[in-house]
Amino acid sequence: MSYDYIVVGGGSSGSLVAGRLAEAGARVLVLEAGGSDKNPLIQMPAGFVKLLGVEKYMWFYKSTIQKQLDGRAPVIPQGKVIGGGSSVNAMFYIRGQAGDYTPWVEATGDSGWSWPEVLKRYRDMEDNNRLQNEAHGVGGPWAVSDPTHIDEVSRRYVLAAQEAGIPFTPDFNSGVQRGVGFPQVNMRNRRRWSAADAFLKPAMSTGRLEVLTGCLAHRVLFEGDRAVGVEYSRQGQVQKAHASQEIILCAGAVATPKLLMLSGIGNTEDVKPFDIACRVELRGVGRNLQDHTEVPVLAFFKGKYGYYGQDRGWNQIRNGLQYLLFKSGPVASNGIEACAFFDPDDLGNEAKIQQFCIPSVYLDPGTTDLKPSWGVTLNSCVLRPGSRGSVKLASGNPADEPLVNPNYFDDPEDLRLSIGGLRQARRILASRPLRELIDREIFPGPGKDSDEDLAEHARRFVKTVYHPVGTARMGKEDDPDAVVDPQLRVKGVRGLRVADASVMPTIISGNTNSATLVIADRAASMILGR
Ligand SMILES: Cc1cc2nc3c(=O)[nH]c(=O)nc-3n(C[C@H](O)[C@H](O)[C@H](O)COP(=O)(O)OP(=O)(O)OC[C@H]3O[C@@H](n4cnc5c(N)ncnc54)[C@H](O)[C@@H]3O)c2cc1C
Repeated sequence: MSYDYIVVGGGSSGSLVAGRLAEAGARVLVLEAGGSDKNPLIQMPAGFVKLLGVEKYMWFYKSTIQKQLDGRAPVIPQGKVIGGGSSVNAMFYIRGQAGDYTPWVEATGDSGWSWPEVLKRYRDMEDNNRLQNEAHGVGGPWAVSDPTHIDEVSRRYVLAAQEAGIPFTPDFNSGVQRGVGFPQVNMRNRRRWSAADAFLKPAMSTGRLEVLTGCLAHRVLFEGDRAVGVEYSRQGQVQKAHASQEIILCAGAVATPKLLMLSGIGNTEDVKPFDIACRVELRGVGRNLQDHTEVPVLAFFKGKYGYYGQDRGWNQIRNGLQYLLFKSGPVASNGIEACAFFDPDDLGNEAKIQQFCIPSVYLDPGTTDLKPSWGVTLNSCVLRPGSRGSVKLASGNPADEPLVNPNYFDDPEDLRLSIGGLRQARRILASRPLRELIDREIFPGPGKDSDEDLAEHARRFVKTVYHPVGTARMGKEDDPDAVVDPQLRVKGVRGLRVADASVMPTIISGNTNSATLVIADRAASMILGR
């Protein structure tokens, strides 16, 4: 088949762009490095937790040594499968705050990124199972539902947070986030609803969409200044595919800048050491990396509350059967059913922290030798981090991972806010509904109360919330740091666009999947001239 468009990356954004273009009559090739999403653990809401350590489904981008973290080098896992992040994520449906989109308008001069405009897209895209009003819609492809199983610990967290001064909210997505509650999730009929389910699979019936898995894109091919194809490898063979209209990069905020640099688009000084001729000097490529970080407070329970041990032995059999027969029970949960948005300096303000309540003791593998038991983890995530990092090439070999430097806590305000989040987490744990269950705090630990103690704890445990963005950011034509123009076209060449999380000038306040889909949706409209 000959193609009008090649979409590189069949993840969240790639699924949407490819699906919409094919539905509109174009012939589209998707090149995805990962494999199929047929594993039942992807469909079952709780299943993704088991996949987070599995190389077949995840990229494990190791960061460079982080000087602010006393030399730690945390890993930033990302999805490597059809559906990308949306096939392995926690399914939180969050849009951010209305004000998050103002810097996007300022960066591009395009009012299409203003809150009222993106709100229309969110609403049109949505199929909400509870809300239908000026902010929410029904009948769209993107399924949104209330959590289908709520654990006793999550319920108590929501009560405890209210006792600690955070009001209940039934909806985090109206543009105002402040509050505690049970966020909606991307599920339909009590199973994951990924971007592939919503946008890619329905378009397969057009016969105009070809999805090739196991294809690692190496670089974009050019004729003169026009992008005409993609070189990729599949089963050890290097191959080429061509498209008559455009190449659209949707490989995510780590791989997209890598592909641009391997294609000779970026800083001369970044590509020259690897014998890559710089075709277009664009100093913003790989810069402006932003990621959400979280810092935990962990406590053990007196009794058997939460999810510890629910995935083993007899519990596993019972929970699995309950899900298979009735689509209920712990397997119907994404494992994080409650969260709070607040400003630790003033609970009356709009949020600067998103706090996740995990009804178990959860730390990245290898962080401690703590013996797991029944307990709770409250993770505080800084919503608008000031730290900026980078993605650079490690070599000219497309199979090598790039050097990812998220620069966590480079901005001291990120550390200060994290400490504020820790203190609020402790207030919530000390409120009656949770206090009744708690045996003892494990980390930061009793007596660790000073700012310096908490800073040390934060540097030791801070981890990614899996939300890298910003490494090929959009901006005005004359902005020397912008990689793509307001139409998301890569500057200095023709026929090449970026339509994934890389183009965000600034990260939104909360989980990034749905904002990425809004970007992809606008990109598809731009490509189709609508
Ligand atoms: C574990 C986890 C939990 C998360 N939880 C949430 C959540 O609860 N809610 C939320 O809103 N967001 C969440 N996110 C973030 C969200 O999923 C991402 O923001 C979103 O998926 C980004 O979309 P994208 O299209 O930019 O990239 P991706 O969805 O990552 O897609 C990129 C695709 O490109 C492929 N690719 C990469 N390199 C190449 C190459 N060279 N050749 C071919 N293909 C390539 C990848 O395999 C991948 O499939 C989470 C992410 C992770 C990883």
